[in-house]
Order: sequence, then C-alpha cells, then structure tokens
Amino acid sequence: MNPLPPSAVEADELGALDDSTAPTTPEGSLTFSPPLRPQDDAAYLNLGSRANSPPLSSALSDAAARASPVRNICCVGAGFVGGPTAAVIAFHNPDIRVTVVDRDEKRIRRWNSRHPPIYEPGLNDILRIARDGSRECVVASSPTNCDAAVSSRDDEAAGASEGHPGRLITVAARQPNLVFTTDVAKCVSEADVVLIAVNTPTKSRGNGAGSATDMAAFEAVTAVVAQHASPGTIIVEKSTLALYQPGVHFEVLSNPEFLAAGTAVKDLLHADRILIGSSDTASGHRAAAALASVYASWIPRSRIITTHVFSSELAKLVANSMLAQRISSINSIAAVCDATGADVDEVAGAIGADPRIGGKFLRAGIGFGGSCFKKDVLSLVYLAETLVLPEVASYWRAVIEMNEFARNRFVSRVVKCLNNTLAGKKVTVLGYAFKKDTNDTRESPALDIIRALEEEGPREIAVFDPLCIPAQMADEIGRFAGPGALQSNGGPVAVYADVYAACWGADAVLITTEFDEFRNAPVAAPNADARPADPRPFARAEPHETDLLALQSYLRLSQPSATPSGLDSGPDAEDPLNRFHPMPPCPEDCPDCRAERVTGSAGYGASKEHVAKSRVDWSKVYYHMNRPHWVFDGRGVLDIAGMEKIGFRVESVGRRSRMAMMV
Ligand SMILES: NC(=O)c1ccc[n+]([C@@H]2O[C@H](COP(=O)([O-])OP(=O)(O)OC[C@H]3O[C@@H](n4cnc5c(N)ncnc54)[C@H](O)[C@@H]3O)[C@@H](O)[C@H]2O)c1
Ligand SMILES: O=c1ccn([C@@H]2O[C@H](COP(=O)(O)OP(=O)(O)O[C@H]3O[C@H](CO)[C@@H](O)[C@H](O)[C@H]3O)[C@@H](O)[C@H]2O)c(=O)[nH]1
Repeated sequence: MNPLPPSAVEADELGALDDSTAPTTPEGSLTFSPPLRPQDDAAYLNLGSRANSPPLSSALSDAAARASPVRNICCVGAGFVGGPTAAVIAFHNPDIRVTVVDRDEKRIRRWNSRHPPIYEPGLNDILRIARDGSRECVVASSPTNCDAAVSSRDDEAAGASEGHPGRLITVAARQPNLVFTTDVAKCVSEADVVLIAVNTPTKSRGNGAGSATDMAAFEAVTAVVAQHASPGTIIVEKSTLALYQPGVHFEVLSNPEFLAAGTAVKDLLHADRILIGSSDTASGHRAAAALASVYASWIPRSRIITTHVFSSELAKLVANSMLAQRISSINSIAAVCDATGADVDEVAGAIGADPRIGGKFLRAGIGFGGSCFKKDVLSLVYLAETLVLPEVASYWRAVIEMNEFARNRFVSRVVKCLNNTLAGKKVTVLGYAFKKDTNDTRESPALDIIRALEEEGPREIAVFDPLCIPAQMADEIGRFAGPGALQSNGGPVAVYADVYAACWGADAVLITTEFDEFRNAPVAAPNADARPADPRPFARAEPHETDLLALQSYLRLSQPSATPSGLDSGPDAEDPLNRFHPMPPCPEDCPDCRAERVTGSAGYGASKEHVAKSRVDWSKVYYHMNRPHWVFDGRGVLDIAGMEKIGFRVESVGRRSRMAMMV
C-alpha cells in the first residue's frame, strides 16, 4: 500500500534516484520560499520587526507558559535520523504517542521486527521499551541490596522486612508509545507536531545539479502535510536546512539534528545542544516552547538553544562544514608529512593540545564519507554562489577538493607501491561502511576506492566489512560500479563474510574504515574504569529511564555469566532487569533471518549488538598473504611498528614508515 497521492509518489521516486541524504540550499526554480535569502529581502526575513523585538529567550519563556502540551508526534521518514530520534523521544516521553511513518514498506516491516533496518549501538534497548512496552520490574535502590538488582515482588517484601539499607523500587509497566506505519495521511492528520526527517539529496540534474538540494521527497511530504494536517499543527524540519512554507498557516520550526552515525543513541540521549529555530512571532515562540518541552523530558533546559529559524538552519550547515574542514586541513598536512618524514599524528597531537584548536576531528586518512559532510559543504557552496559570494564559495569548495585529493593520493600510493600495476593481483579492502560501528555506506570512501582500483585491472578486489551484510554490499557495488564489476558477472569484485578468506592470497590489504576490529594493538586488559559504573544509589527517589538504562548496562557487564567484555548475549544477559516483553518470532520466510543464516553475519538485528568485536589476527593474515605483505592503512588504526614486527610492509597516510619518502 502506498498512502501518498500519485503526484507525491512521482516526486518521491525522483528523490529515490539518489539515496544519499540531503543538502539544504535554496533551489532557484522551486516555487516555495527558500530558507535563506539575500539580506535586502527584508519582507521575507522580517528584519524590521526583529530589530525591536525582545530577546527570543525571554519571549520563549512567556510562550512556554501558553504552549499546549504535545500529545501526538508524527515523524515522517524512518531512516537514520527519523528512526532513532523518534525512538528516543518516545522513550523519554511515555505520555506522548510517537508514530513513525515511511513510504518504504520494507523499512517499516523491519522496524516492527527483530531486524531493525539500521544498526546503532544502544538502539535496541530503547526500541524494545518504547515500541513494545515494558513489564513491571523491581530494582534495588542501592548496590548493597543484592547484586543482581532484579527481584520479584516476594524479594521486595523480604527486603523490606529484613531492613536492607536500600530499598526495592517497583518500576511500573509501560504501554507501547512508538508505532511504525506506512499510513502517512492518517499519521499526519492525528499529530500535534510533525517532524520531517526525509532524505533531501544533492540535485543530480537541472539547475544547481551537483550542489543544490533536491527537495523532491521533502516537497512530497509537505504536500501531504498541507492536505492532511489539522490547523495549528507544528511542522518541524529535522531534515537539514529545507524550510518549506506551505500556503496554509502552519508554524514551521527548524530543529536540525546533530547525531552522528555509530553514536546516534548516545548523541540523542546526551545531546550537547538542541537547536530550535522559529519565526519571531508569538505563535513561533509558542511552537518553539512546545517542542522544547518535549526535549526537556531528558535534556537540561540550559542545553536547548532557541534562535531565529535562519540562524538555526545556517548553524547546522556551518557545524558540518567546519568539521569537514578540519579533516581536510589535517589531510593536507598529511601530504606534507609524507613528503617530509613528519608524522601527522604527532603534529595533530601537538596542535590539538592547544585548547583553542582541540584534538577532535584531526585523524588523517582517506577523507570523510557519509551522507552529510559532502552535501552540507556543497550546500554552503551553493548558498554562497546564490548570494554572489564567489570567494566564500571557492573557500568551501576547497574542502571537498582536498577530500578528493586525499582519496586519490591513497590509491596512487597503492598502485605505485605495487610496481605501478595491479594486473593479476588481488587487493583486499577492509571496511565498506563510511565509518566504524555503523552499517551506513552512503558516500563511503571505500566505494570510491573500489572503483578507482577497478580501473587498474586487478585480478580480484576482495571486500570485507564487519557490520554490513555481504549480499547488500554486493548489490550496492553492482549498482554504483556497474553489475559487470562483480565477480559473479566476470568482474574483479568479490564480497566476503570472513575476513581471513578475504585476505587469503592477497597482494595488498587496504584499511578503508576505522573499525576497531582492524586494529593490531593488543586487546587491553579489562579496565574497571572503562566499565559503566553502578548508577545506584539513584539521584532521584524514582529512577528515571536514563537511570534504568545505566543500571541495565552495568548489570550486563557484571553478571557472573558475562565475559570480561560483557559478551554474553543470552536472553537474560540481554535483559537483566527483566523488563522486555518477548518479541514474537519472525515468520518462516523472513528474508532477514534467511540472510543472516546464509551469511552468518548480524548486519540487521540490533539484538546482536553486545556480541564481541573480534580483532583481526594479523599473524594469520600474514601467513596467507603474498610477499611482500603490503598493508595500506587509510585510517591510521594500525600500530606500524607492531605490524612490521610481524613482517608486513605498512603504508599509513601521513605516518612514518619505511616507504614514506618514496611517494
Ligand atoms: N544521517 C545522519 O546522520 C543525519 C544526521 C543529521 C541530519 N541528517 C539529515 O536528516 C535528513 C534525513 O536523513 P536520513 O539519514 O535519516 O535519511 P534516510 O535516507 O536514512 O531516511 C529518509 C527516509 O525518508 C523516507 N521518505 C522519503 N520520502 C518520503 C515520503 N514522501 N513519505 C514518507 N517517507 C519518505 C525514505 O523512505 C527514508 O526511509 C536529511 O535531510 C539529512 O541531511 C542526517
Ligand atoms: O578525525 C576524523 C573524524 C572523522 N573522519 C571521517 O569523517 C566522516 C564523518 O564522520 P562523523 O562526523 O563522525 O560521522 P557522521 O555520521 O557523518 O556525522 C556528521 O554528520 C552528521 C549529519 O549531519 C551530523 O549530525 C554530525 O554531527 C556530524 O559529525 C567519516 O567518514 C569519518 O571516518 C575522519 O576522516 N577523521
């Protein structure tokens, strides 16, 4: 069933041509008002009234008193942003019904199954509680009560009578309040707040192709919203910078998302800021206050920043552009390091010690991937061009150019080290996701590298990723590099589910994603400090959901059955508080169960998230590789000296090694 009207479906399908997510700049030919305009468009910006208006924060606190409570949220888009964001909002607001709606039936089926469509650490726990509801359970308020912390009502009575110093707290059962569905119109019509979190990829054709935002999916949603939303509904853009002003009166807020793949749940639960942009009107302030109250269930008010809508949207673009700029900056220095013998990690460490610079996002390598950085920098470039600021545009374009340079330089180095030819050779690519701890492959540097390697005519390009499902990788490589690239069709690319099989007989191994699994440093002895602490005694008389999550993580790692790294994944180990309702089994013909059985991998199914990260045994890889045992570390995860001790020849971007001066 597709609930969208025919026109919306058509528009969606255009958007579906490019499945990366969205840049965000205005597109001149579009009929709706673009989000950012030159300053002389005073009527649009409403600058006159803003100059004399009271500070937004005080206007918002007045508005907070008048805002009606939010009861029903609809999130359109069940992707990387929509799914986890809606789950966390529902988890922390049991009185709000949160419905996530998507046109993609497969995605919705997966969200309702044991196989969520995305892997994010910690997501499963939140999903299980919000989507399925939870059982009543009893927890000990203090570690002294009983170590297992979970008790029955009988224990509770016994505890009270024995006069334990702590007490046993009954945590009430919860009703489910998170729903996944494909019925867009119904979901929108029932909502007080509609979050729009659909993909808005870079335009691939027409005016602004290659840098402007393709708003097709976003427009399709706003058409449905305009048709079905009740008057007074608050529209919230989670999609990055894509303000739409419908003909009917809806309050439109900008609430950009800052979560990163692989840490989405942590970023949502402990957001360093929530940014809400609104119009500078009484109804805008009321809407912003209503949305702020939803976040205030778990985010301290001091971290909720309210701004004007344009500032909010521009801030999101600038945040990503400046992070990308840091990576390009350090990668430019890596090239200097390779030419001089300096070590980029030493340089990064030395400059990062200056608190004005800071040490984050200075890891040199093959450059950034992912659905956001490139498109958001390009959006900024396009915006600058639209605003006739060519110097600004070329300044930011250089960030993208440097990223491409980093990737090309890496491939050139591989080819050069292999005597300028890959003919007849096997090259293994370790890591296909765009970064570690995610199965997100959008704008993955690995894919660019595979395509560039293919040009060199190798005998085989073997690909392995610890989180992505092999069949899906093969499907994607077939789509982007052409079906002829795959070994099954006579091409060189073969996808493996086993890292040793992938490296067997290789002439070179390339590390293209920074998965810890690929590190060679010895696995550190279990460090008590690194383990989650026992959150008891709780700060509050009644533990908050956050306290229960912390207790659950702590208990998982301290149960006698758990291994030192908490690897036991049995049912009780997964649910030490005994809160989860059992999940119904999948139907016999579940395609995701079948894929897991065939590949033995756990790509879909966050239920496996506590499974150990097993490190590659590099000695084993060495034994089955061809001389001279080349390893090219595109992510700086290897200890070069340790690898050289085994006998490998290692090249690492910007890091000192034997061949450093040669390329
Ligand atoms: N991925 C990230 O880490 C991230 C972080 C911050 C912000 N963002 C922004 O959030 C937005 C969404 O990104 P994402 O990564 O979640 O994208 P995504 O591609 O993972 O998910 C988008 C979902 O929207 C659905 N969709 C598209 N058109 C629809 C329609 N008309 N009706 C119903 N559903 C529809 C798609 O089927 C898809 O499931 C983008 O604008 C992106 O720039 C992404
Ligand atoms: O020092 C570094 C740090 C990161 N990367 C690479 O940069 C890319 C992006 O990494 P990261 O920013 O961690 O992941 P994203 O999920 O793309 O998150 C970014 O993009 C999101 C979407 O807009 C934002 O919400 C986040 O705040 C922002 O960090 C990945 O390929 C990383 O391997 C490096 O090469 N070197």
